[in-house]
Amino acid sequence: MNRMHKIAVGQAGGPTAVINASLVGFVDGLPENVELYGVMNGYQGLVLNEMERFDRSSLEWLKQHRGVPGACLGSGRYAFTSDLIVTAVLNLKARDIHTLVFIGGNGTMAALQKMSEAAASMNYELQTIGIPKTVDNDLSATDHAPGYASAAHFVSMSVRDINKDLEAMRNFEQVRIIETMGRNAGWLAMAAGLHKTCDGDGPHMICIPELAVAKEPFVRQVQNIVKDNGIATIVVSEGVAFEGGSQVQREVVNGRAVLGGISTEMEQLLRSELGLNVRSENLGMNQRSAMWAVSSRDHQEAYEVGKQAALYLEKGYSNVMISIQRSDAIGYNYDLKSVPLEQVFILGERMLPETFISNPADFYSWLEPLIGDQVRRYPPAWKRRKPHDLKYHKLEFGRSQ
Ligand SMILES: Nc1ncnc2c1ncn2[C@@H]1O[C@H](COP(=O)(O)OP(=O)(O)OP(=O)(O)O)[C@@H](O)[C@H]1O
Ligand SMILES: O=P(O)(O)OC[C@H]1O[C@](O)(CO)[C@@H](O)[C@@H]1O
Repeated sequence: MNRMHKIAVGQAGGPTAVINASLVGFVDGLPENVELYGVMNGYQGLVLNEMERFDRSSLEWLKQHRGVPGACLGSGRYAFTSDLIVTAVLNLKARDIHTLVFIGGNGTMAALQKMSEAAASMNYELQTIGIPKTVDNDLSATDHAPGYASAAHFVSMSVRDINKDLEAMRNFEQVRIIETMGRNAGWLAMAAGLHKTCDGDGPHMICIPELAVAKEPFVRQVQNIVKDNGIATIVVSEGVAFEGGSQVQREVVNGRAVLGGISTEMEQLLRSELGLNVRSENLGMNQRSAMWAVSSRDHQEAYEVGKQAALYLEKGYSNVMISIQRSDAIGYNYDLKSVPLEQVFILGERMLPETFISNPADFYSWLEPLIGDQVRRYPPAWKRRKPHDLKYHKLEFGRSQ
């Protein structure tokens, strides 16, 4: 059997602005003699047998999406149960497709691993390869996931500008709370501090899911920040919970919590405790779709990661995910390697490491090269203080600077 012959490729989970670049990289990396099928709407397409064979003109169409956000094959969230996984394997078998490639995050990789196990137990030979993507950057076994840097760029630029707006409105409004995506990990929220020029500059506080927020000290901290600076720009990840409480959920869909609303709870708390004019807002879906905020490096890496998947596929690798491994060499360098899907699954969600939480400057040094040199610097805020000494939320409430 020629395993290269028929290949199915799909995209799953939340889209990113560069997930299509990975798809195009993958397609560009394939040899001529393959039959490529696009799986529609994530794993749902495998179950409902919605797979489209690409011909010359639809491949042309696909390649036009290299710089387009969203997921051109369709993505989405789909309850992919054990029974449906068996159906999916049978549908691949009926088409004699022996290679399955999915672009996605943790959930996508877990599903791919399950597909692989189900196929093995059904004696069906199935080669599986995962291509990483997630704006949350909570995927393990890779330095970062394509999609994150662009979203981080969007968050950092947006927060910088919202803070400028608040500086202008200080005689009217004192506190803004900006909610970011990220699920249970603080990678995106922390990115908000990337362009902070000095301590007086915003964001003045960043709350991440890795550290629960104690209400009383939080209120006092905000009060102190407003006393020092006249305003407080606070960034909160959607996954943050108050101490003793739980994460705020908008709804639960197919057993999966859709987070959101902590910024509104914080707004209500600060309004009632401090009587300040407080506004909360959610950065929303632009975080994962704003093409104008795409990091050119992220875009390029996403493409290369896709291409590498095609290379590994040809070499016969299976049950692996492509991993970006940063090298220690001076400057920004990385290698693209393969890691077992099982390892990705065992390591689980990747939280912000303690070293980055306690040394934000190290985190920003790690992040900066991923964004690239495309940021127009603003002059420092009116109070000149130590650069990058973020007064972010780390249970050090009441510390005044
Ligand atoms: N444990 C699981 N078992 C089987 N299928 C799963 C599992 N987790 C996720 N999936 C499937 O993979 C899809 C993508 O997963 P999920 O929605 O968690 O997004 P993701 O890949 O983690 O990406 P992101 O978090 O960036 O949105 C799901 O819609 C579902 O079809
Ligand atoms: O509401 P949806 O579309 O499921 O997506 C929201 C979730 O997806 C993510 O953006 C990841 O793609 C999370 O940060 C967020 O919780």
